[in-house]
Formats: sequence, structure tokens, C-alpha cells
Amino acid sequence: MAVTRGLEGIIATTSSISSIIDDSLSYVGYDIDVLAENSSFEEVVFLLWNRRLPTEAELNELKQELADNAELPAPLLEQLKLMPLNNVHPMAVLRSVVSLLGVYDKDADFMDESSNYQKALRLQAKIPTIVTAFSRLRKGLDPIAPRKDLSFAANFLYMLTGEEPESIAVEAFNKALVLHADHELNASTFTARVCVATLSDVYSGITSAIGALKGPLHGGANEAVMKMLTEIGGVDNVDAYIFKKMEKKEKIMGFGHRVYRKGDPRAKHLKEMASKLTELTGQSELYDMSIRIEELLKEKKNLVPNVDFFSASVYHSLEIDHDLFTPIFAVSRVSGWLAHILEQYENNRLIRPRADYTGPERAVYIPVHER
Ligand SMILES: CC(=O)SCCNC(=O)CCNC(=O)[C@H](O)C(C)(C)COP(=O)(O)OP(=O)(O)OC[C@H]1O[C@@H](n2cnc3c(N)ncnc32)[C@H](O)[C@@H]1OP(=O)(O)O
Ligand SMILES: O=C([O-])CC(=O)C(=O)O
Repeated sequence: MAVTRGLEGIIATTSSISSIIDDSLSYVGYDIDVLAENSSFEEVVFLLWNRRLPTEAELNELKQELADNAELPAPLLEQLKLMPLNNVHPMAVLRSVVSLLGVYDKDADFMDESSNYQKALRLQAKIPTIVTAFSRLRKGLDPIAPRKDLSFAANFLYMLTGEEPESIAVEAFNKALVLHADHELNASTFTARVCVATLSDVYSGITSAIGALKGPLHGGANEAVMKMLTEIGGVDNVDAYIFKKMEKKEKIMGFGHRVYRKGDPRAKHLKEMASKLTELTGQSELYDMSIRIEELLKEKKNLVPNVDFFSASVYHSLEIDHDLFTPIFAVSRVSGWLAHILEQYENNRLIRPRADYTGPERAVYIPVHER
């Protein structure tokens, strides 16, 4: 059997949700550049779940449904308060609380299309509430109830801080959500599809996907980028830091990609936002450091930034805690996971590849007391 390490280049399914062709990303045929400049995140959610753009009435209906579903069940909030809030990664909390959401949903195991759609709505609506409630609770603050009159992006920032966000912050955050919503068969989406292809439930699929997104080779890279920028501390330290990493053959977080060769089409939007927001908040040094890292990596390793590199400075400029960067990725990417889960159910077949066995053969069993 020929083994393709990391399943590189293997086509594992058909999908009509998003495509990466010649380094261009599209959601249902709409170029990411167009969506990033024009769309609300809610519009993208509709697009991914229905594989067409909504009419104005349909978009308003989805916004209303998301707002109606945003509150957490009261017992779940109580359980959240019991967690070791200051001693745990928020992705572990999110993974656990999403699993608990399934416990509190009496329809969790109903598998018909409309029940699964309702679960999708609940998950999309509640995940921002979980992340923001956690963030406030660990600071000794009360969670803030979602507001029905704010957009998805504005509501997230409002629930985080208790203050209505400025329009520039909402615009930037909405764009970041649009850019992170889906990405073909990335590791977490594949995980979600593998899980539900056993005909397991939507909550199990999303819980598994959160676990996969958490790792620093995937969604966890945005937090790791911020850690690196903090360690570097200033533009004059960049070269020495990066050379040392290269000498030790360590990966530079936020660079490289399994699929893109020329570059990640989402990165330029995040770079532009990072430039604007770091300047506005008097943190241009952060941007200057990023630019020097980008130059060095291009020159020395021919590597270019992925979606995680500049998103770190964007979220930092919005005064978001660094360990919330990956949960925010999940706030957006859950829309794509849900689209893929619904698509998997539509035309399901168990996903079960083979392994090329390399262990011992015909081993002789010796009873434990004789070993
Ligand atoms: C949302 C996302 O998930 S985007 C990705 C987020 N992850 C990161 O930013 C983490 C850093 N990047 C990486 O680890 C990788 O580029 C990945 C995981 C994204 C892709 O990995 P793969 O396709 O498996 O590439 P692989 O790790 O085999 O790298 C190929 C070569 O490029 C090098 N390389 C790739 N990425 C990097 C990097 N970030 N820093 C330094 N070298 C790198 C590898 O060392 C390897 O070199 P070699 O052939 O001399 O050994
Ligand atoms: O597609 C990938 O491998 C990782 C990625 O960029 C994403 O999930 O957005």
C-alpha cells in the first residue's frame, strides 16, 4: 500500500460548499475577496448552509433566529461557573460546554433535516455567548446577555466588554469572521465529517472539530503568533529571534500552508486591517515587526503568511485576550463545520481509510506471570 503522509493531495469527498482553486478561495462560487468587502457574516452563514445568497427577508429571518437562540440554558451557565476558569484553556472550555449543550438538547439525537438545521442554528448562536460568558466569568464579571438588535459581530464584542463597539471594530471583526468561515477540507472540518459519517449527532461533530482546531498547527496558530510577537518585543529583535528559530528548525507560527503555494488569499485582508488598526491604536511596532518577519520568511524560506498571522494583530488591536483568538476562530468556523456536517448527512458514507501496518507480526503471546 502506498501511504500519503498527512493525506496530502488526497481527494476524500465531493463538496459544493467552498473551493480552493489556483490559490483562490470561494464560498459556493463567490470569491472570498468579494465577500470580505461586501458581506455580513450572517449572509455568509446563510450562503454556506443553503448554498445560495439570501434575499433580504431571508437574511433578516436568519438574523432573528440567531438572536432568538443566543441565550444559554441556565443550568449550563451554572456548570460553566464551576469550571476552573483561571486555570484552563478557553478552547478546552468551549469543547466541553459545546458537548454539554448536546446534553441539554432533547433533540440532540433526532437526525431529520429540519431538526439538524435547528441544532445548527442553536450552535451558531450560542457559541459566541459561551466564549464571552467564559471570558467575563474568569475576570469576576457577570456574563452579558446577548442583544437582539445588534449584528452577530457587534453582539460578540458587546457581550465581551459590555459596551457597544465602535463601527470600525465591528467592521473589522465582521470581516475576520467572513474570512474564517469555511475552508474546504481543513483538519477540523474533516474531523467533523469523519465524526458524523458514523451517523453520530451534530454536537459530537462540532465537539470533535473544536478539538482539532485547538492545535497550533491549525487554529491554535493565531494565539501562538501573538506569543511570538510578544516574545520578540520590538522590530530590532526580529532578525535574531527568527534566525534562532530557523537554526533550531522550529516552525514560525502563522506561515506556510498545506494547500496554498503562492499565498493565502485571506492574509492580505487581515494584513490591511492589521496595518490600519495597529496605527489607530498606537501599536505600529507590532505591525512593523510582522512586516519584518514576513520579509525574512519570504527571503530565507520562501514562506508566506497564512490566515493566522495578521489575524493575531487584528484581534490584539481590538483588545481581545490572546487566548480567545482560537475560540473566535471557532465562533466563525462553526458555520463551515455545520455546513459540512449537513452536507455529509445528505449523502453519507462511513469514512474509514486504511493503515499500512508496520508493527511486529505473528508475535508469540506469553502469559503475564511468565513475562
Ligand atoms: C488556519 C490554519 O490552519 S492555517 C495553518 C496554521 N498553522 C501554522 O501557522 C503553523 C505553522 N505552519 C506549519 O506548521 C505548516 O506550514 C502547516 C502545518 C500549516 C502545513 O504543513 P505541511 O503541509 O505538513 O508542511 P510541512 O510541515 O511538511 O512543511 C514543508 C516544509 O516547509 C517547512 N515549513 C512549513 N511551514 C513552516 C513554518 N511555519 N516555519 C518554518 N518552516 C516551515 C517545513 O519545515 C518543511 O521543510 P523541510 O521540507 O525542509 O522539512
Ligand atoms: O485549510 C487548512 O488546512 C487550514 C486553513 O487554512 C483553514 O482551516 O482555514
